[in-house]
Amino acid sequence: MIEFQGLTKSYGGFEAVKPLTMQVRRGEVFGFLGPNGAGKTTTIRMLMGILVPSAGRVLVDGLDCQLDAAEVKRHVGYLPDIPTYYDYLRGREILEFVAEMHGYSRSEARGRAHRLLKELGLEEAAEEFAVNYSMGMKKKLGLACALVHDPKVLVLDEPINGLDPRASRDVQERLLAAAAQGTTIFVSTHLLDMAEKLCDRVGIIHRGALVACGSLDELRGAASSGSSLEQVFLKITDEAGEQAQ
Ligand SMILES: Nc1ncnc2c1ncn2[C@@H]1O[C@H](COP(=O)(O)OP(=O)(O)OP(=O)(O)O)[C@@H](O)[C@H]1O
Repeated sequence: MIEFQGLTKSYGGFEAVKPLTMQVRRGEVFGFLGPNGAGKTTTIRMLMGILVPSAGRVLVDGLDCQLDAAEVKRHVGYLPDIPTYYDYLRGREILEFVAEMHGYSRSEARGRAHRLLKELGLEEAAEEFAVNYSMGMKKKLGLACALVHDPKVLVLDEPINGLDPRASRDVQERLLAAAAQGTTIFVSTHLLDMAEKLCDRVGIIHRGALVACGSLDELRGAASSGSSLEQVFLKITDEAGEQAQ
């Protein structure tokens, strides 16, 4: 379970994330939605122990993401918004390296890397240098790195942004497979059709504040809006914008 407890990030007088309190339940796929600049990446970086909160905290299965950052990383797989690699390593080498860092033997790491490269359609690119990968291939390799230690929790920042339809489908299918095995998934996106396809519940963040949280049906009811998540999203973010002015 992921518990946000008044998690806040300020830059000078600007609150990029206003006190955020919510829970992501074990085994659910939770979509963290919001327009550009809403605070999604800032929240995820605090969750991954990369950014220090200005106030509050976030816990993964009771572990504090700042104080127990190393232990949290044992249980969590993370895909950053812009994956970066040692450019002059091959895709396979990067994945094997990450697996070894998680404590697998060289032969286990090789087996895991091989399986994931195949599952994500990167087999043919396995021996290419990551520097030559397209953005979509870098994202898929990043997802493979996030999955390589069979984490209980996946934290994904815009996993299908910039992917072509086939790559996007491959990634979503892999995420559904992880969800079916009971993995908790916290995924940020502004691609609403993906949220509609994958998520059990969503939270909408706008100008740093959580403005809605619930299942898609609950949000549709609360917004007394039409049937698509897009209509709900536009209505809620419009209303929140008007109230803030
Ligand atoms: N280091 C920083 N200093 C000042 N402001 C920052 C800093 N990092 C982020 N911000 C601001 O915080 C806000 C939230 O940014 P964040 O990257 O979390 O948004 P986001 O929801 O992930 O957006 P996008 O969907 O465009 O990636 C933005 O207004 C951004 O300009």
